[in-house]
Amino acid sequence: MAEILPRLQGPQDLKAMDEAQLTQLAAEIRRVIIDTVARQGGHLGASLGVVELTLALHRVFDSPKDRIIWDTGHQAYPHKLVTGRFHRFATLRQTGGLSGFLKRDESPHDIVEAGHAGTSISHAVGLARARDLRGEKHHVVAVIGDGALTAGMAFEALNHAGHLGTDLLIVLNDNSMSIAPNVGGLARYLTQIRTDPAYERMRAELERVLEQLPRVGSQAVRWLQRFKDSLKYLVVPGMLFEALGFRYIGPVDGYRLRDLIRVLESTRSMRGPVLVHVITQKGKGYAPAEGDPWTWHGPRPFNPATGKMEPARPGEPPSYTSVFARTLVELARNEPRLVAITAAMPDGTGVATFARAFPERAFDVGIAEQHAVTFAAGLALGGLRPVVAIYSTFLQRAFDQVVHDVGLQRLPVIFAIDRAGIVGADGETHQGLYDIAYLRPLPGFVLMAPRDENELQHMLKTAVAYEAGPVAIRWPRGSGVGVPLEEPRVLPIGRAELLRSGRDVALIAYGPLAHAALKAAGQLAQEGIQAAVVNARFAKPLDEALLCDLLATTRCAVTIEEHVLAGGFGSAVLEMAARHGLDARIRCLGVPDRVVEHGDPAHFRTLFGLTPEGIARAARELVGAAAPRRRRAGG
Ligand SMILES: Cc1ncc(C[n+]2csc(CCOP(=O)(O)OP(=O)(O)O)c2C)c(N)n1
Ligand SMILES: CC(=O)[C@@H](O)[C@H](O)COP(=O)(O)O
Ligand SMILES: [Mg+2]
Repeated sequence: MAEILPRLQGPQDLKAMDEAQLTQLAAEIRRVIIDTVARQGGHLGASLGVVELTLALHRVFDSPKDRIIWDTGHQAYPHKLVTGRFHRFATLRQTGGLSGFLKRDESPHDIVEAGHAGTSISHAVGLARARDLRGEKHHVVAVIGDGALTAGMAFEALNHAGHLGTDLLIVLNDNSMSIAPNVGGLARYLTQIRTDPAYERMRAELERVLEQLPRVGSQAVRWLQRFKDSLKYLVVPGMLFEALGFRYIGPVDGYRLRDLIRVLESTRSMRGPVLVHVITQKGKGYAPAEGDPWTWHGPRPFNPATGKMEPARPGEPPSYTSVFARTLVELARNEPRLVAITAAMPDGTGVATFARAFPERAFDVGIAEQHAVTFAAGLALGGLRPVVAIYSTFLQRAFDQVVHDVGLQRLPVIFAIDRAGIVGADGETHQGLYDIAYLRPLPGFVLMAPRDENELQHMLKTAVAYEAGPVAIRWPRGSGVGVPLEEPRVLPIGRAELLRSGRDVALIAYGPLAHAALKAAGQLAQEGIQAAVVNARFAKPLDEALLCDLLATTRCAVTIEEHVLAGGFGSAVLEMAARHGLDARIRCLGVPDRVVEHGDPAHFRTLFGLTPEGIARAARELVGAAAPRRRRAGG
């Protein structure tokens, strides 16, 4: 039964606690996190790994006066619990409840908002420099994971911090994991530091010697301390962080609270950029998560006693991701040029499935979306057919690479854009709501969205067959519609599909909302309104012939998309109608100009009218408004 946590007023209470109390509090925090995520899902492993680190940071520093920044923020459940949100924690990631990431309007202790990895050091350098220029005196601390450190911008920030020399503490939370095991030379390097026996033996020996020496800051002690610090040059030459201008301290055991507190205390008086390398374990304190940190990064609800996750609902259609992965494997059997790239999301994108079939043709580049896209450009220039499998939201990180390295070179790169649309519990930083708007302006791009998992197969085959330039296909998070899967076939580029005829109004859908449009048409038919339903298939190029003909007949249309209205599919139809001088009333349904926070996607689809009822309502209003004009025109 939690005894300390419910009474914790805030992080200041930690300063009066002794080690036994902190240890008990750590146990209470783990229990609450495990029980909450077991009930409603969430990010388990990362948060369990940093319980002690969180307590030590909030014990040593004075948040929010001292700025503690959490990279990505998926590991901040302990931070939320010790900063006054215990009593709201059961609402985590629920509609209207606590966010699963940091939110400045949730707490003054949430200094920076994130959700995308790799931004913490840049924020910290900015906060530190602002402090300096404003003559303020407080600490700035960024906690970044070993996975997030593979994000290019993290190195841009390290480089700049070393240049500025500003007082700054970076805590490297090294658990050897990204979502999957961390990749690359950096991961190997960190492993070397962590496990090098010679370095470890010498360091431990010197620690013992230093412990024996008198506490006075004699010259000998200072010399020995310097010698200990310089050891790493001998054993791990060219300590990367030291070379970048950081004072490197570590590796430190992330679960020996006393050491953690002592080391962090020692950094308070240090000048310039300091990096403390803390060794943690993803899933610490919960055996199933310790044993399989990959799976337990973001588990479905589970039974905490047995560690059994809830099975997928019986009869649930296959996910779009699984259909994408299976189709890609099948296409690759006959197309040896096909290769797949992921930026640290092998399972989320399905590239892990492809990698099991073609290990040599699958690439996990780490959290490095910019490199992923230009790496794909290089693969294409080298004669291969790269497929960049990436979440819509994470592709935003590589916008210039898409424009500059793929688009302008008209390279046949396929962007397999998953999590396009409203994603749900991850909220505003993860919504896939902007990809049509940021890709549609690019010359030479083909943009597609399947109405269901069966058409996704056809679109993937179409993309592989198309070599005249880049192609992007977008599909939503989660299960398909539940339609039979046919043999994949090539679709004619730029051709839409008329699903239902009707002369009163056109319902023009882009993506799986075509099925909601069909249901709306059924509702309207019962009121005597004949609605045509179009599965647009392409946002670029539009099927202008079909759409112009239809609009000339119905003279009113509703466009439907799970994307922001600004610059989305509806905008494309409006631009087309204006360009052709069509006399048609067009109502666009989509996401309005607002942030879409975390919560049940169905709640937001209802809010935005992206349901059969919402579509029918919009059509009814249009037809009603058009009726007098029709009568006047004798239509
Ligand atoms: C730009 C970006 N790409 C991908 C992701 C997906 N993602 C979320 S957490 C994570 C792993 C982060 O690893 P690390 O920083 O080591 O944190 P850990 O989970 O190990 O605590 C990834 C790839 C993301 N949030 N942001
Ligand atoms: C924290 C993070 O960015 C990832 O863990 C993300 O939450 C995964 O999203 P999915 O659950 O949609 O794969
Ligand atoms: Mg990690």
